[in-house]
Amino acid sequence: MAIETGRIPAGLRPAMTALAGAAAELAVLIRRGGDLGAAVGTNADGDGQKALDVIADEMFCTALRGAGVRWLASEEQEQALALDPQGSLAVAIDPLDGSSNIDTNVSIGTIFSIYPAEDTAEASFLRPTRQQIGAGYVIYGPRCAMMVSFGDGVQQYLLDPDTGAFRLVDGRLTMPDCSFEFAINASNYRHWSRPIRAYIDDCVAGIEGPRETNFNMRWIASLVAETHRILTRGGIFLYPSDARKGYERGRLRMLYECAPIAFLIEQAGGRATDACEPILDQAATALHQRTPLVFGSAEKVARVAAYHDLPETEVSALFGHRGLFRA
Ligand SMILES: O=P(O)(O)OC[C@H]1O[C@](O)(COP(=O)(O)O)[C@@H](O)[C@@H]1O
Ligand SMILES: [Mg+2]
Ligand SMILES: [Mg+2]
Repeated sequence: MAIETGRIPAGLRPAMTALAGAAAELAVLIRRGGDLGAAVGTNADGDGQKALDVIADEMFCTALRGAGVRWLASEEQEQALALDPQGSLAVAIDPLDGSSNIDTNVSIGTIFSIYPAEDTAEASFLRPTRQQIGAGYVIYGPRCAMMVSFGDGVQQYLLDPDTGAFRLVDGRLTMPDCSFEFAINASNYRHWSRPIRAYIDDCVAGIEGPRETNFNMRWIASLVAETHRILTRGGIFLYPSDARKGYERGRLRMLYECAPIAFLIEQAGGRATDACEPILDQAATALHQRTPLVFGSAEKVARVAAYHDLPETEVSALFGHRGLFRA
């Protein structure tokens, strides 16, 4: 058995065993190395594909056949695949997240989301994301871990290298809410909206700014790795929309990335929004739809939304004069 199944709802065990089995095989492949970061083309949405993106996609797709999955939507496929007409589940997957880190031996991952299957792929996936019945990710890092929720807290599994199976190590993980770390790709500063700039300006201003607190910054460029850090020690992540062409709705995909991460984060006691509204109150209108994403400790995520309600004079003010937000 590729994963300890005692805490997994019975109807999801075949699919979770298939996901865990493919992830364990992928972990071995990643450890072995080779030319996994070679460019091999572009996917349907115009993203560059690396060799490992394609290999991972094939591995999960093969593994999920015969695991009770009726529909499979992958970041790497233009349309959802019909797997098993009798299957009761619909799975959305980012088979390999953080592709830019393959060459550099930095943590990468797999993100997945599970819904009850409906008669069409559209009805199965284009629905309020709060209707997920399972969501999780695998992080291929110094340790290979799976974090998953079935709507009753977050479970953490570790891949045991001796048995090749995921072992439950924490049945109800909660996220610390006192951290002074933020994660954002700061090279896009000039493209951000005023409220996002104002929020980050006030973090960067540290003890001399209106928050009167020093903050630290991290950016790994692997959503799974940022999520894992935030689940482990708190903080906030932002991938906002910005003024670049193609980034009107940020970079990350609602179905394969934002919805499952939002589900996990809420289950761990945090909050996830598109900067203002909860991700889990929204539905994708297309399989590959993107959305801005802000998630982490509840109070920090609420603060980002509050910056969007400030009058223009306040968000434009130099941080020294922005009086509303003391830490
Ligand atoms: O290179 P950028 O713009 O900082 O974007 C980094 C983000 O893009 C991603 O790599 C997108 O995911 P993929 O690698 O699955 O395309 C996220 O993991 C990460 O948070
Ligand atoms: Mg991704
Ligand atoms: Mg990907």
